[in-house]
Amino acid sequence: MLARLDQAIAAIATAPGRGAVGIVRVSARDVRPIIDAVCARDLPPRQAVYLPFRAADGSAIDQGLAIHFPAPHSYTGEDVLELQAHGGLVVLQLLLARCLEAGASIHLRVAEPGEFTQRAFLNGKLDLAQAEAIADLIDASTEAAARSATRSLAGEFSREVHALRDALVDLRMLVEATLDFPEEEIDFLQKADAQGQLARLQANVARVMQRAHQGALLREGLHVVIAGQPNAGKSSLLNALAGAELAIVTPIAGTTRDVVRQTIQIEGVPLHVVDTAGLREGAEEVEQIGIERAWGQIENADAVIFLHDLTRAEEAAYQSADAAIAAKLPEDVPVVDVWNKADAVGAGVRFAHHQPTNNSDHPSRRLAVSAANPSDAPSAPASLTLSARTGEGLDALRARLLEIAGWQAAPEGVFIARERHLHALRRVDAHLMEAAAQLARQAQALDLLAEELRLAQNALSEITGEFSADDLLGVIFSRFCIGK
Ligand SMILES: Nc1nc2c(c(=O)[nH]1)N(C=O)[C@@H](CNc1ccc(C(=O)N[C@@H](CCC(=O)O)C(=O)O)cc1)CN2
Ligand SMILES: Nc1nc2c(ncn2[C@@H]2O[C@H](COP(=O)(O)OP(=O)(O)OP(=O)(O)O)[C@@H](O)[C@H]2O)c(=O)[nH]1
Ligand SMILES: [K+]
Repeated sequence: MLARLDQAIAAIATAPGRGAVGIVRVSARDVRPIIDAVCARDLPPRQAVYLPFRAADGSAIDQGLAIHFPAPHSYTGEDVLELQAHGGLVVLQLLLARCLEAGASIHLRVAEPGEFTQRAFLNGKLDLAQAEAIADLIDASTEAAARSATRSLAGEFSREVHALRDALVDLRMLVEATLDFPEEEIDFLQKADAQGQLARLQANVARVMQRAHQGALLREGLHVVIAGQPNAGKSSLLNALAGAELAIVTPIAGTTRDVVRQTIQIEGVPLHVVDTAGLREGAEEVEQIGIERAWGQIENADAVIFLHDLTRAEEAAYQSADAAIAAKLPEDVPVVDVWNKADAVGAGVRFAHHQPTNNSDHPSRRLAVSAANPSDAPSAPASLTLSARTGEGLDALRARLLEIAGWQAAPEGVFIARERHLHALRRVDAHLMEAAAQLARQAQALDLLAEELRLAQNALSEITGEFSADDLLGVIFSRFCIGK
């Protein structure tokens, strides 16, 4: 990958299709051959110049703005030429083809997805967490996610990681120095309060992990499945949460057969809500396929809303069917028991109902509350009562879902993060725990302590990419959109 850094690349940087303006971007060690051929004049550095873009025969492909960003002061850190044309697939493809032709002498080729940003990373314009934040900014599905991606892009997350690294380096220096004077070791470390330093570092890792967990939540969202017997009002609930008529609602049990999905947001947290076929025994063939799909969704959910019909709560057959479903719900997915159709019953009934399924306290699998805050596990209320028809009680359900997700808007503002970052932070945490255990022992094995600190630092550096495998970089950048 590093070897290809000297190749010249070009791409359409704007989204494919009709647009007011479209951009073709070239990054190379030297873009002069393309400026000469396409712009046919000199360009002042970093200034937009309005001119005709020339075809090989000298005719104008379009009139637009050309900007030359001389290396290293560009997005990629290389020599960059931007041609800002009228948006339109044909115009931009002609312009790109013209650049490739004019750049033949410098072996100009079409860029791979993420290749411009990859160069920015390799040239030190961005670290890996910032590069990822660019992709997350482009893909953000809510305003909160976009804002937090901007924070990471501006380096807020990276600065936190660097502060942790600096503290870790200080501690390592202390331990390494002590290794050289074995007879004084206990004294030396005690005087420097190595234990205190390590404890503060662990607390800071926990704090960063908590913030990163919030950021990962904004990026990934929560996968919520609405499940329950036919006619409980699952489609009605999806529609009520989404504020739109997405799923078909009828009084006929077994209406929904296929899975209906919708992404909604609660306080900026994306919730991918899935309405499923009603779960029952003895369904006909098509409905049965829907039911199997519903179970597939349930297995992979971050949370399940187990919906019950309050108007039927007293029926023995209804209760036993619910109990049969409850028995089949996976152990490791949190379940919220929700009684629907509150509007259709008297106030007396509303508060006199039923046992929740017994596994509402399981921590979410995919977005498990980080080790930072084990005590933050949701304190599950027994069950919720609402009306999908009137909207009453929906806010409590929203709040409960955020609680399951482990969402607490951080006071300092959330920065976007990925599961990859959380994974690295968990490893840092684990190595620091080992280090603390070593330090607390009477007969300290200082070399083991030093090794744990070194491993913790490596894990930390993976976040910002100072210590990352090439194939990891390849995977990260290949997921960018073309032209980025
Ligand atoms: N037209 C256009 N708009 C765009 C981009 C672009 O490439 N072209 N970007 C692309 O994604 C983003 C902006 N990113 C950029 C990042 C750095 C530099 C740049 O010239 N950096 C120089 C100078 C910095 C300075 O003057 O402070 C440098 O880093 O040395 C340009 C764009 C969003 N908008
Ligand atoms: N009174 C009242 N009726 C509701 C409420 N929610 C849903 N219903 C009615 O219950 C019936 C079934 O609603 P759906 O939303 O289609 O139920 P479902 O669980 O998706 O049904 P299936 O597709 O069979 O699994 C419809 O007649 C709805 O109008 C509610 O909050 N109050
Ligand atoms: K339905």
